[in-house]
Amino acid sequence: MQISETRYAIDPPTAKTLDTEGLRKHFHVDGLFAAGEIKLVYSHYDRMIVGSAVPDGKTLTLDHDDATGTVGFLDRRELGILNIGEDADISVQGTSYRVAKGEVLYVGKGAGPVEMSGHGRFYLLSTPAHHAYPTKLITLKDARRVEMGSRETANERVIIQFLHPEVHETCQLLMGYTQFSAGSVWNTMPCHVHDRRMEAYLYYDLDADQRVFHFMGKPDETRHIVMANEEAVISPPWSIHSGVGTGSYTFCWAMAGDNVDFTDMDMVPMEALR
Ligand SMILES: O=C[C@H](O)[C@@H](O)CC(=O)C(=O)O
Ligand SMILES: [Zn+2]
Repeated sequence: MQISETRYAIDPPTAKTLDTEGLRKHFHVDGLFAAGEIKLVYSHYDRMIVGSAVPDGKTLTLDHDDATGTVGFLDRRELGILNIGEDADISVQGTSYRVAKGEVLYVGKGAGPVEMSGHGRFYLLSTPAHHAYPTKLITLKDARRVEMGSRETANERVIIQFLHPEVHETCQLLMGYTQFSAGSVWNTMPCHVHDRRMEAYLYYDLDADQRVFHFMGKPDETRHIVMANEEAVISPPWSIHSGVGTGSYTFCWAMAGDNVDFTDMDMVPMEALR
């Protein structure tokens, strides 16, 4: 068993009654990246599974979990793996891929067991899939880059898109990560919602003594969750998802839902925020 937890979906009226601990129980994910283990959290928001695998010099195999009710984990799912650690190997269907830090391996539906080894720190994202797209290593030069923000508003950053229809087709998983220019600390502000898709963020490359204040909630009912390095947060479709760091960081974003149109967002005017 690798599923350490199941998280059910809740509605905005319930969410707004939660205190800090309640918010964290529903949306904040810690305890990932344990050495020598695969850790998975099954979210009922679009049934996205968020997890990690840290082989710690050995080999870890993702093959079956009772939570999916299928023989093989990928029988009816697709998987995106981002390596945030050292260059390491992943083997799928007899092919071995050398995955460098900052690269993404897409593994298609029905690909069978996934063997991860070496000193990688693998962030795992999996969503239901009903078509088999090819397994592919996506490098930085394959990815799309979208520059956003400015120095003056402390949000100068580049959104690097790996699982995106123009880079590699998937059933519903969209993913990539965002890096900042020195001194910029605000992500996804001005903020947005997209009721058609949920989202999950992993904050990483953050110094151990620094934090990111992650904002969530309906635009007129915001809350915050304090995030440490290598912690993830689930963003319901109706919620904003934006953060500000006390130090520099990178974050991986991933979405699933009704469409794969990255730009299908409803921007929130600043004056609407409460
Ligand atoms: O729907 C898209 C996602 O929220 C992120 O890609 C936003 C992001 O990376 C950013 O603005 O820095
Ligand atoms: Zn978003």
